[in-house]
Amino acid sequence: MEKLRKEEAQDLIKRLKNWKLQDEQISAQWQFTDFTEAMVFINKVAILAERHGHHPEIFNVYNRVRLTLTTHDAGGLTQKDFDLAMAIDELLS
Ligand SMILES: C[C@H](O)[C@H](O)[C@H]1CNC2=NC(N)=NC(=O)C2=N1
Repeated sequence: MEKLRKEEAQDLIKRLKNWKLQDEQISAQWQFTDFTEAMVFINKVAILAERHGHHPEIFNVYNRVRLTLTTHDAGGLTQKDFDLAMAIDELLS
């Protein structure tokens, strides 16, 4: 999949609730009530990732989860990153 232009990424990030645009990646973080709730969320993300054929980097410390998305194959952000981020936002809405 084709890498997005900077302006395209800047436009798409506005449609996401929790995500911040960095150079070649987007990331978001959440805080849950405890470790179990964080793990439940991570497992839902895992199922979505498999469905999308696209996989976030996952960081967890106790009740906090940070996800980062980029498309390694393209060397930057693609529509796939934004599609998965949107689906992850919907998990929490
Ligand atoms: C062959 C397979 O589709 C690729 O390796 C996929 C799998 N999941 C992926 N996930 C992410 N985040 N970036 C990728 O480039 C990527 N590549």
